Amino acid sequence: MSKPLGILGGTFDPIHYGHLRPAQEVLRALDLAEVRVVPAANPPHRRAPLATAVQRLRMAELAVGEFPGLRVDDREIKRGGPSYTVLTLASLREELGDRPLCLLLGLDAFEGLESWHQWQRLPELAHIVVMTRPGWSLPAAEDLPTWARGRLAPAAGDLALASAGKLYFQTVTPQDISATRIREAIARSEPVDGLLPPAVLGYLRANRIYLNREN
Ligand SMILES: Nc1ncnc2c1ncn2[C@@H]1O[C@H](COP(=O)(O)OP(=O)(O)OP(=O)(O)O)[C@@H](O)[C@H]1O
Ligand SMILES: O=C(O)c1ccc[n+]([C@@H]2O[C@H](COP(=O)([O-])O)[C@@H](O)[C@H]2O)c1
Repeated sequence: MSKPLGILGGTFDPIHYGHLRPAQEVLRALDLAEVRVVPAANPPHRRAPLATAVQRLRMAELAVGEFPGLRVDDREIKRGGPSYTVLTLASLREELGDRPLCLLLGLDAFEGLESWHQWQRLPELAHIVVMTRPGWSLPAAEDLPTWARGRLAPAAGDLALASAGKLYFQTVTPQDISATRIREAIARSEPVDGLLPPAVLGYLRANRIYLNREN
């Protein structure tokens, strides 16, 4: 079987090192072929982003320049409509055949997974790889819902052996960064250096994004 493909979806309003560094660590730890960074057109379950889809896509493209192995995939923006992950995984699955596919999520996103559109189909289409995030604790196996406990993979190598269906928790170097914090800091003219790639920061400044806005 070929190496698994990773996918990291997000609003990316804006993309930051809390997305990029954990994704790169997972890429290496799980020996993925690459990680597709997929900006959402219209993210479900939250209010509309402040930056436009085109701006968030451009920022993602600028950001991955610093991260070999990460590549931007614009399928959700091209598709339009609500960016349901199940649709994105189904379209990737159609392209990939039985190649392993890993959906990367932070612990916060994993906690809300059972509210996602057709969430039961997600583990049928991909493995689910949960990345640690400061502020959220790793659940003990006995605290996981039954569907999740039954899918737990004890080792990263297990993910390369099947196309989908496993759940894996990957500890990553903590990045205490959120897009909310960046938007708020920019609106208050506070520094955000070191939280996101300089090319993204340059784009935000050039286009005056998040200035004097309700975050
Ligand atoms: N610092 C982080 N560490 C680990 N995972 C993260 C981190 N920030 C975001 N993620 C994960 O990246 C994905 C996309 O996140 P998102 O674009 O919503 O960023 P965010 O910083 O959480 O944004 P916001 O503050 O606007 O809610 C989600 O799966 C989320 O859990
Ligand atoms: O499919 C869904 O119903 C669904 C519900 C909530 C979030 N998601 C996806 O999860 C990813 C992270 O979401 P967010 O809101 O944390 O940026 C992003 O790709 C969203 O499209 C998907």
